[in-house]
Amino acid sequence: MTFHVLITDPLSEEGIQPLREAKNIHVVVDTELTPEQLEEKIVGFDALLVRSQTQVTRSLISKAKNLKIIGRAGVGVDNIDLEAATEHGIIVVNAPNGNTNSAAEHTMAMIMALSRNIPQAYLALKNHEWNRKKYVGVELKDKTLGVIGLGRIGSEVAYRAKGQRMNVIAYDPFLTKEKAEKMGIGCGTFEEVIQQADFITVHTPLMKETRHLINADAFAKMKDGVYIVNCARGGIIDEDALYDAIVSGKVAGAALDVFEEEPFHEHRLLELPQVVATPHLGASTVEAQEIVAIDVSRDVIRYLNGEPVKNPVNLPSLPKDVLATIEPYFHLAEKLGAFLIDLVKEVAEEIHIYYSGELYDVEVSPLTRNTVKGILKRHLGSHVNDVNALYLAERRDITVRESKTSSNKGFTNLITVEIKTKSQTRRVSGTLLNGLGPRIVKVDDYSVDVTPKGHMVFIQHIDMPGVIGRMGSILAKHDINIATMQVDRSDVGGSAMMMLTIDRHLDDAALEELKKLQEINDVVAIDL
Ligand SMILES: NC(=O)c1ccc[n+]([C@@H]2O[C@H](COP(=O)([O-])OP(=O)(O)OC[C@H]3O[C@@H](n4cnc5c(N)ncnc54)[C@H](O)[C@@H]3O)[C@@H](O)[C@H]2O)c1
Ligand SMILES: O=C(O)CC[C@@H](O)C(=O)O
Repeated sequence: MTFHVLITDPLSEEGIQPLREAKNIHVVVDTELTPEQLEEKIVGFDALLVRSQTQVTRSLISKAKNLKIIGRAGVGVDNIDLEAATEHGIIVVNAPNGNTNSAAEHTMAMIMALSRNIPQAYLALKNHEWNRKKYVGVELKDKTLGVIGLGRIGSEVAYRAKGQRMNVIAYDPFLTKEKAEKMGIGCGTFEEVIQQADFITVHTPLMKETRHLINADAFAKMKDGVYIVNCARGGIIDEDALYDAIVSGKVAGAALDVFEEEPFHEHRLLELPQVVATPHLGASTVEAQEIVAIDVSRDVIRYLNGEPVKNPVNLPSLPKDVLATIEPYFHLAEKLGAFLIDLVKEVAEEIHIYYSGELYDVEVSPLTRNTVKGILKRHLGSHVNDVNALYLAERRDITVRESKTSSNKGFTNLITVEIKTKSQTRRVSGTLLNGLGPRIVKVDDYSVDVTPKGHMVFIQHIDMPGVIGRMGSILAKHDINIATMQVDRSDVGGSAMMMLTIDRHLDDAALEELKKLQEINDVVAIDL
């Protein structure tokens, strides 16, 4: 099968080599599409790769019938409608580490350009104006830099600013005193940081909570003559409020790499001589562009080939060692879900998954998603995947619970899935046998040992002589060959079960005939 990948923003040619070299991937690069043209074109593609320019809207996603993955060559995913992607079962991956250095270096370059009026003085010189008096700057040494958002880039900026002998103080909801001390910087509340800083640089994502974080109120609390830097996202700073604060003299200058609307040809902030600006160049280095394109290309290849990705945005990412522990259980988890929903033959109202043994101590949410996927696929079809399984369950008011239990019933690992429907509660347990693969080991209270694969029949009957023979004759009459068979019972003459694996699907005629046997209480055909 060949997967089709569309690239709509300029990506490093070296960076997309892994995609070009992949045998089952066909790459199309088209960076000139209008939104309307993209909505038409997207239908035939399995993957879409973008930087920050392409707007991946809900409308585009709804047209992307074959789309499985959106790759963002960079950090910010504010140009992608994540909610719509998740609802449609499309995974979004980004490249969070590749451009950290470049963005931090660009921020420092902007701070220095701002403090020494370099762009303005250069422009004057180009216009034959030699004016030393007009472009007197300020030193950075001993000034206080306020960093709002001390993540990857904010931290790198803080370290570099210390190299300029600045005092650094930061605000980040996750910043502890201990971490700040370790980094040799101060920390404070948002208000404390903006009140004390001579330069303020923002490095948060753009989200509901950070939109216009730096607004008229915030400017009012700042020192007179403060300098403002934004190399994160337009919209974190309220541009109208910034304009007013510069005109009033409250703000001495601003360095901006990002804007509320991009791209643009004219901007009133750029008419102010105190503003220096670049057109979203923070990540635009040869090195960063190559790394982010490689990272995202590799994740696209992994995903299209059914392997776990490294940098999912709408799924939690897991450390390598955890992934290595749980990956072998993905298949078992999905099959247990599928087996059990076939068994209950009703819509699930509650799903409870118990993990024990070696799964007791690890993050198991991907297994939970796989189990729920196995269950929901039976009712909702193949568009259910690990990205949207939990979302779809929630939308249908299906409660999904996950428990760790130390009772492993003698197995080195055990997953038990329990489903409650309107009329019943049923359970199935499975394990991964060293070297032998997945096994179902318990159905309700009965012990079994069966590979969760192919066609099966689960029969509940009364324990009495002759049932097995009569059942066998009916299957033989319908030309259905039994591959394996197991029986278990609660007590002699009590309730019992048979678990068969057969060579083809148990058709309705055979099923109905089996049900007519007096000793048989229930027959279920299961196809995994
Ligand atoms: N200009 C560019 O070309 C360019 C390049 C790369 C990244 N970026 C942007 O830079 C920003 C930072 O990227 P990163 O890789 O450092 O991200 P990150 O996720 O590592 O760091 C973001 C930090 O912001 C903090 N934060 C969230 N809400 C906050 C709030 N209300 N107040 C204070 N802190 C808050 C988070 O706790 C986190 O530590 C993003 O907006 C990203 O899109 C821009
Ligand atoms: O694509 C770009 O160059 C911008 C990248 C940057 O804004 C990011 O968030 O990673």
